[in-house]
Amino acid sequence: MNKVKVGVVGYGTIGQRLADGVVRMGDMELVGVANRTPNLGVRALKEKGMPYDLYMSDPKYADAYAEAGIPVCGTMEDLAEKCDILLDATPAGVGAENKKLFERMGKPCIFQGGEKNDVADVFFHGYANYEKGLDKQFLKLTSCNTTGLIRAVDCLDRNCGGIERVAITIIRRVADPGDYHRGLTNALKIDKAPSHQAVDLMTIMPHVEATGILVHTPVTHGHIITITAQGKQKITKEQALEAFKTHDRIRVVRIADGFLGNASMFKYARDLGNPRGDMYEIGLWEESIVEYGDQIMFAIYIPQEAVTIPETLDGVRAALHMQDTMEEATAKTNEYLGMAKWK
Ligand SMILES: NC(=O)C1=CN([C@@H]2O[C@H](COP(=O)(O)OP(=O)(O)OC[C@H]3O[C@@H](n4cnc5c(N)ncnc54)[C@H](OP(=O)(O)O)[C@@H]3O)[C@@H](O)[C@H]2O)C=CC1
Ligand SMILES: O=C(OP(=O)(O)O)[C@H](O)COP(=O)(O)O
Repeated sequence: MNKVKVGVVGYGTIGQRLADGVVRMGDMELVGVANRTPNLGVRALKEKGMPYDLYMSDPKYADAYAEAGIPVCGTMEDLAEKCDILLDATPAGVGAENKKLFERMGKPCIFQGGEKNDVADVFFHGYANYEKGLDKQFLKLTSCNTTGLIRAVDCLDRNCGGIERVAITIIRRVADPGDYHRGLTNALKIDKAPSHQAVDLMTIMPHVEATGILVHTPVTHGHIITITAQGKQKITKEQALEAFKTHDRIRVVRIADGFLGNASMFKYARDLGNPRGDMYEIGLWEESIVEYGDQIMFAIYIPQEAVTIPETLDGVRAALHMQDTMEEATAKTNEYLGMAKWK
């Protein structure tokens, strides 16, 4: 079997995890990663013995790489030349610049949530609109919160008779571990409604009306979203729980078992021995599911550093038409990432 050749551009929080994810795909090959400067992630890569080939996006830093003794295989263009598809995980706005090169070279690319929607042909989610991504050159993945949010809402939409309306509240981590650029805020900060995640959900699932409020919190390990959903018909707690439990990318946990909040989720992922304490699944608290009149309400945990990796890999499958359907594509990704509950 010819493996799909994948390159990752931007070796930060998301890029490192995308690279690791690609390596786990039996039908993909990681050609290499491109980064701007020899930052700490790149230095760690060197200390790990360069398991991936490294390329630089800006030759201005060639001396800095040489000084740090970090071997570089060429430019970002050299990397793109060798790849069937690129995964751009650069800071917001940089992807739109990189797109010009990929356009010139005729290479497909998947961008992450920080880019504007118009960077791509399709604003993509592996479950909710996989088929729309088929054969498209440029996909943009949903942001971390939106990825997890849509996983849960799509799960109810498909398995519980359809969803008409959702209202969401997001308690959002303010920065990643190791980030300093957002300051150490001992405060909560509220964004104006509706939050972009609710608007994004409506863009990808136009049959669902959504709105929501977002509050920034000074924690680094995960977001929590509460979701109130109105089905076309009443969804019971039992129906919702059954649907969530059978979803490969939703980990249903119980407060009674010790999953008290975001910190328990992070610690559990570390106890599992998951690299970097990552979790690909969203967490969903069983005891948070509650019926409210005709509506159903529940809370999910978004491990922001890893949650978009599976849906991005679905994006590779869609853009290169590796599988015809969402079911086949997500099953492959889940199997390779060890997320398939049927296994
Ligand atoms: N962090 C998160 O939790 C999530 C982030 N996202 C999205 O993913 C994208 C990436 O975010 P994140 O990983 O956090 O960002 P980071 O800042 O952690 O990493 C960005 C990386 O891109 C590199 N870079 C900068 N400019 C270029 C360039 N021109 N060419 C190649 N590499 C470059 C940076 O290197 P250098 O240090 O040398 O500049 C850095 O290694 C954004 O769109 C973000 O919105 C989506 C879901 C979750
Ligand atoms: O996609 C994310 O969040 P979002 O769904 O709140 O936009 C990631 O957590 C990135 O967030 P950041 O822009 O604070 O690094």
